[in-house]
Amino acid sequence: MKSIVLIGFMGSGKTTVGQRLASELKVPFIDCDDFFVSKEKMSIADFFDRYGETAFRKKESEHLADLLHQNAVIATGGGIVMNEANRQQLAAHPCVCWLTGDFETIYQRINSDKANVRPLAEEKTPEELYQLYNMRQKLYREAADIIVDTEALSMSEIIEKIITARERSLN
Ligand SMILES: Nc1ncnc2c1ncn2[C@@H]1O[C@H](COP(=O)(O)OP(=O)(O)OP(=O)(O)O)[C@@H](O)[C@H]1O
Ligand SMILES: O=C(O)C1=C[C@@H](O)[C@@H](O)[C@H](O)C1
Ligand SMILES: [Mg+2]
Repeated sequence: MKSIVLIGFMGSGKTTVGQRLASELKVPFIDCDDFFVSKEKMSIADFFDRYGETAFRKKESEHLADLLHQNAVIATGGGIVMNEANRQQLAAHPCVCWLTGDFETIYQRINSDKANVRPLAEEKTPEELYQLYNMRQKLYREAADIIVDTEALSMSEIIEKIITARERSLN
């Protein structure tokens, strides 16, 4: 399994970092959220509205099983660690990288990134979102082979850190 799997809270930079990393490594970039939309022919917000979060997690898990075997950089959805089957898939994968940062930074990014609708963020107060962030920290940490705190790093430094940590883990 050669893929690099990025995990982390909404707005932690999985899509942005993933695109740069894939282009640096000259491998395809796959965003699980985009894959979901193209496969289910529906936006994530509409899917949540129509079928709910549990149904979303089930589909997300099926997609993950298909995608993990690709030689690619894979950006997962922010809630991938919420499902036990997903956690098992990630535990069996050798290169799971958690992108993390302070809640304040992440919250600001989510708020200013109007291009992406994040249904779970939309429906929550800042306090509720902070609770979700806190609750998930442990799950991301447990799933991660590599942890990158992006808080004080430039995009190039983030990419370099991931590549170095991956090379170290492969040797
Ligand atoms: N390291 C960074 N420094 C500055 N801005 C960043 C950084 N990482 C991401 N951003 C910005 O934050 C916003 C959210 O990033 P991105 O969409 O990559 O997050 P994500 O982890 O993929 O979120 P989601 O789980 O909701 O898909 C974007 O506008 C992006 O440009
Ligand atoms: O944090 C979450 O639970 C989510 C994050 C997004 O990437 C999407 O996968 C979806 O909006 C759910
Ligand atoms: Mg994303």
